[in-house]
This record gives sequence, structure tokens and C-alpha cells, in this order.
Amino acid sequence: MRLALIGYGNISTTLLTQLGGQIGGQLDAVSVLVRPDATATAQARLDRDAVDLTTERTVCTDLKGLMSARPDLVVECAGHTAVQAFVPDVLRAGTDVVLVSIGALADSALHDRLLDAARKGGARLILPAGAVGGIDLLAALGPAGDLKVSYRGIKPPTAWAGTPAADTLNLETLDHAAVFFTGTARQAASAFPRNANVAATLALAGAGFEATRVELIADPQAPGNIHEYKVSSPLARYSMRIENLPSPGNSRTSVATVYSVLREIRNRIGPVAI
Ligand SMILES: NC(=O)C1=CN([C@@H]2O[C@H](COP(=O)(O)OP(=O)(O)OC[C@H]3O[C@@H](n4cnc5c(N)ncnc54)[C@H](OP(=O)(O)O)[C@@H]3O)[C@@H](O)[C@H]2O)C=CC1
Ligand SMILES: O=C([O-])CC(=O)C(=O)O
Repeated sequence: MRLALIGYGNISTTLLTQLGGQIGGQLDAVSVLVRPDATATAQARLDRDAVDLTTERTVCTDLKGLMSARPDLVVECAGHTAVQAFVPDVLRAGTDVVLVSIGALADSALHDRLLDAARKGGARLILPAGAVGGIDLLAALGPAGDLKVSYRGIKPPTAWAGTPAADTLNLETLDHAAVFFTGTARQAASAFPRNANVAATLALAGAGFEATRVELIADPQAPGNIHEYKVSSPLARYSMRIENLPSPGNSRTSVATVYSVLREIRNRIGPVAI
């Protein structure tokens, strides 16, 4: 496989250090798209992080550079603006994309653009489960109709710093669990682009952006990033509570997200996909 990553932050860094153990010597090339002022440091980091993965390690800063590395798979790990800037063109060029910043799809015009590009390019937009689980059952139940999904995202106050939560809560002194947002998955994913990708994933797998109800909570006692949701359908009912360890490099992002992306890569290489 020839792999390309968009963004070289927390997820990409851990992904590259874990990839060798999961897919062995099956990588022919890896390239990473970074901001123009980050190329020199990124090349040094890539040579360190991916030294055992492949000898073809390149850093680029634009679409032309990304596609000239001839990737079989592009993994977006950057953010909503990078999804807008690069992913439609990559799909239109016929290359599959694993999209980690799934909340970007709350923008319905962008969502339509991505689907159109994937169709025109004959490529696939792959939405990983990311920090949440049970997406397989939720997506299977969806077409049966009458699905009700409610989600609660609970994180320590520091994970909500720099978000609209800080407008209503004093995150530094908060001493109890506080609900600061109630609304739809579309509103949550749009207002909290770096914290509510899970709400978008549940919406896309299940009842849609408007019908998926969301509560976001800051809790100083939270043992990590907690994702709780309840599903009711005529075929099944279930509830889920996941206690995720935050990433060392970004407390908003659960480390399980990286392993979900690794699973997507593994499933495109091995003889069995699970
Ligand atoms: N689907 C899911 O369940 C989950 C999704 N996520 C999402 O995954 C994404 C990555 O997370 P994480 O790695 O923790 O985030 P980080 O902020 O650690 O890393 C993102 C990196 O991408 C870079 N970047 C952003 N925009 C561009 C651009 N246009 N061109 C080049 N580089 C760019 C950033 O640079 P700079 O710092 O200069 O902006 C940063 O280095 C986020 O959008 C996050 O919200 C996270 C967890 C779960
Ligand atoms: O949904 C998100 O954006 C990120 C998240 O909560 C997590 O990684 O646990």
C-alpha cells in the first residue's frame, strides 16, 4: 500500500508509530501533507516515526504534492478546513479517503460535494467508527426505520477549553458535571468541530443529523472521554457507554480513534476484513 496522511498532529503521529506492528512490511510509501511552514520539521519527524515502515517518505504541502506520491489510500487527520480544501479533489481523482474529521459532514453542501466527487472519481469515502463503537449495528438497523438515537458526550473540563462551553462555564473552577449544550447532532458537530465528531458519526450511521439528539457535558470527575448513547428501533434496543483514554498529544481526541483508523488500514491490506 502507498499511504498518504493529511495533517501531522496527534493522530498521524501515533498512527505512524503503531502502523508497523499492525501491517508489518506491507507499506511501499508514506507521505504526509502539512502546512507550508512545517515542512522541514515534518520531514525530520517522518524520517524518525516511519523509519521502519518504508524508505519512501515524503512531505508535501498541497494537493499536487499529495497526488504525485500516487497514494492508494489517503487518511484525513487534520480538521474541517482541510476536509474542504483537499478531500473533494482526492476523491475526484479516484483515491479512497478515510475521513477522521467526520463532523465536517454536518455542512450539507460539503457532504453533497464529497459524495458527488466520490461518485465521479469512482472512489470511496470511508467513515471510520473513530472514538465510538457499535456503529455496525446502528448502521444495520437504520434502513428498518423508526430509529431513535440520543447521545451524551462527557469530557473533563480541560478538553472543552477554547470551545463555546467556556462562554457559559468556568472550566478552570468547575466542581460538578455540567450540561452546557443540548441540541441536534448537526448543531453539535458545527459548534464543536474538534470535540463532537462522534455525534456526527452516530447521526450518519443512524437517524440523521436532525433527529439525533445530543447533550455535551463537562465533568471534572470524568475518567476520560465518555461516549454514551441509546438506540431504540423496532428491531433492537441497546445502550452503550465507552470510557476512552485521551491521547497524550490532544486530550480532546481519544487514543482509540487512532486504533480505529489503523483497523481501516489493516482491513484494506489483509485477507480478512473485520
Ligand atoms: N471521528 C472521530 O471519532 C474523531 C475525530 N477526531 C478529529 O480528527 C482530527 C485530527 O485529530 P488530532 O490529530 O487529535 O488533531 P491535532 O490538532 O493534534 O492534529 C491535526 C493536525 O492537522 C494540521 N492541519 C489542520 N489543517 C491543516 C491543513 N489545512 N493543512 C495541513 N495541516 C493541517 C494541524 O496543524 P495546525 O495545528 O497548524 O492547525 C495539526 O498539526 C480532528 O479534526 C479531530 O477533531 C478526533 C477524535 C475522534
Ligand atoms: O468526537 C470527537 O470529536 C472526539 C472525541 O470525542 C473523542 O475522541 O473521544
